[in-house]
Amino acid sequence: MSSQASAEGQQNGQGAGQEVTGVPILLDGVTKQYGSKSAPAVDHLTLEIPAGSTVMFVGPSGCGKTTTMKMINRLIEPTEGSIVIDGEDVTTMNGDELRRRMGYVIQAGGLFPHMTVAANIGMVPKMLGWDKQRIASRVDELLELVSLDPGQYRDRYPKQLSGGQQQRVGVARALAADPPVLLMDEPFGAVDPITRQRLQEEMISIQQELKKTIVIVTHDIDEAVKLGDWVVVFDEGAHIQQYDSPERILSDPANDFVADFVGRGAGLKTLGLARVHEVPRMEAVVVTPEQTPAEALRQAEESGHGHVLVLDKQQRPIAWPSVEQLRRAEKLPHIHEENLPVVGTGATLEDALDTMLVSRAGAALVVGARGRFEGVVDLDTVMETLRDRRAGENQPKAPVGTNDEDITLERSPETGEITIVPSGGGAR
Ligand SMILES: Nc1ncnc2c1ncn2[C@@H]1O[C@H](COP(=O)(O)OP(=O)(O)OP(=O)(O)O)[C@@H](O)[C@H]1O
Repeated sequence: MSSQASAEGQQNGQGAGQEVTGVPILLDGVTKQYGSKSAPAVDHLTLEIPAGSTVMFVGPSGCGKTTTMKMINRLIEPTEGSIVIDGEDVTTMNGDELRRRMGYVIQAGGLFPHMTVAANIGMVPKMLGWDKQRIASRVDELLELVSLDPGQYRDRYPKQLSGGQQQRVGVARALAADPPVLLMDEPFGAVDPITRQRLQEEMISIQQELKKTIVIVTHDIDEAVKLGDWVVVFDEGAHIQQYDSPERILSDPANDFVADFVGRGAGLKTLGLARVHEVPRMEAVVVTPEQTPAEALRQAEESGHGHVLVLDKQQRPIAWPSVEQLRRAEKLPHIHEENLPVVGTGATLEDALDTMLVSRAGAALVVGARGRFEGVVDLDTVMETLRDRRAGENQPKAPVGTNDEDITLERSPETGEITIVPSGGGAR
């Protein structure tokens, strides 16, 4: 495991260029012992959670994920160690006050059944003494953020909502007072796989906009690598097995425990992390439907291409005939062909590969806004992009994470970077 601190987590391209509204969190040598005889549920954990990043806690049942998370908002009090939020030790601060500064989302939203959606969302702002008008407009703003029509949903009760809608309201409620930190415990655990996927996508786009510091507990490694800037894989006692980027967790597991936890198909999961816009695009031989097949053939031969791309006036692909097809054709197609191997720039490489494998050309046409053609990607360029990502040379260093008792942390006054100093002295 890398032992040095990094700046903000910026994996997954999440929120590049957005202002970070989250704050850094540091668990400094934190232990939780439930009974005097039992082994600690969390054993001397030191963990840096960079501002504005999404950090995923994964690990087997009972390894201490929830205990660790609940110590951050002090729903559970640590037996030892301290919790530092935005440079302030909150270990002895009033717990209720602390929790008002943090959003907290649990499975199925954890909504109060006897309160309307608006009352649920407005609860913390009301406690903070906001006036009615301000609360009402905040409720509507948040319902829109989580894709629920305020007019339709604000006066409903939780039982009048689907599981996914309840979950959305839970997220809206957690964000109500605009806290810099959001803690989520298995937030998408109680919904069907399709709703789960939709909520995950929504969470990614909300985070792109807000750049909070988010900690999510999950059982699901796929969810962890999809949503996380950083992933902590815990074993019993909240012992960190690896704290790293999703790419490195998948492509370079620190040990057999992590490799087993990631399971088979790690390479395929990496495909789901990268997006088509990251892959360099190649040009195509472009023709219009008004040209003759002979002209198109000549253009293809001159540039040594095996296919030509017929585009309409809006630059949208109509057809992608091969040279052999052109030789037999009497004229070029005017009607948009169905089943063209087209992918959007935001599609994952998994989708792109899927498209390419069924395409006659062994490549895919990339389209941007309004279906405009932007270039061609093929297997070689996709593989190259994957190799670059796996090499990970341009990726930031992982944040600090250790269960080693014999360390102290030093924060650089200039950069805020945290460095581990072993008891022997000297940064490592
Ligand atoms: N209130 C409690 N009293 C005693 N032991 C507890 C308590 N809460 C949790 N534990 C124990 O602490 C350990 C860690 O539990 P925790 O709930 O943090 O794990 P987890 O990783 O979140 O598990 P899961 O994925 O099953 O929710 C477990 O062995 C659990 O039995």
